[in-house]
Amino acid sequence: MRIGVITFPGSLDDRDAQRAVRLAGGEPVALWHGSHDLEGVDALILPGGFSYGDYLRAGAIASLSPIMSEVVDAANSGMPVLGICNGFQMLAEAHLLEGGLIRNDHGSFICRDQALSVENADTAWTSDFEAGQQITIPLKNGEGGFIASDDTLDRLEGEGRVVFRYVDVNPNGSLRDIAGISNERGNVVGLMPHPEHAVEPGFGPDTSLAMRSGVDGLGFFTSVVRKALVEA
Ligand SMILES: NC(=O)CC[C@H](N)C(=O)O
Repeated sequence: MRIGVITFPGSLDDRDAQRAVRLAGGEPVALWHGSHDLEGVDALILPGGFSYGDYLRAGAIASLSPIMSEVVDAANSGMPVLGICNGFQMLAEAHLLEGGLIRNDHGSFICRDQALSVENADTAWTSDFEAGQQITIPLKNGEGGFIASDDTLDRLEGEGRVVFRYVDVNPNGSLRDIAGISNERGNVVGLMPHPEHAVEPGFGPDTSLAMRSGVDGLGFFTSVVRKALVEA
């Protein structure tokens, strides 16, 4: 399976996302934000970082990049798309996901190993997890507070589209402890924490905290690769 990882000016975690794809058995394809060509990939990752220096709002300028018109078409046709942190912010700014991300309620950048519960294991990016499973992966952001209207929050919860919730600590004031959501079809998923930084033993979160030796993030990438194999 070929998974495109889009690099924007200011992306930081594109190489880590490519590495995670490779470790999961996929073939990473480096894509550039200024292109209109998705190069025939089967899935897309919008990585973390500080695109355009977080000017205006994090993800706002990147969401207007040339390649985003192809990303929107691909997402709407059912291609799996994962937005990680800055990528989640871009997907929200592009209206592929509902709600928005605002400055952390405490006003500071935060970096920590974060426990999450996987609330929905039926999405393209979570099918290798069990519903209710707890995982620990790194979190690092300044604008991670998830907001939406009460009606939208009720609908997201009612439709099972809250995919991840923060456990123990709500690190940024996200409403209803929401760490990640999906679109209606479940092919587009965005979350603030970083699965691509927890895919190799010894490099992920403290193993005394993580349930599976610091590799709790690998399941995101194996989920989408395995689904493609099953459907082939
Ligand atoms: N790690 C990231 O992708 C950070 C996203 C964004 N720059 C923020 O600080 O909120």
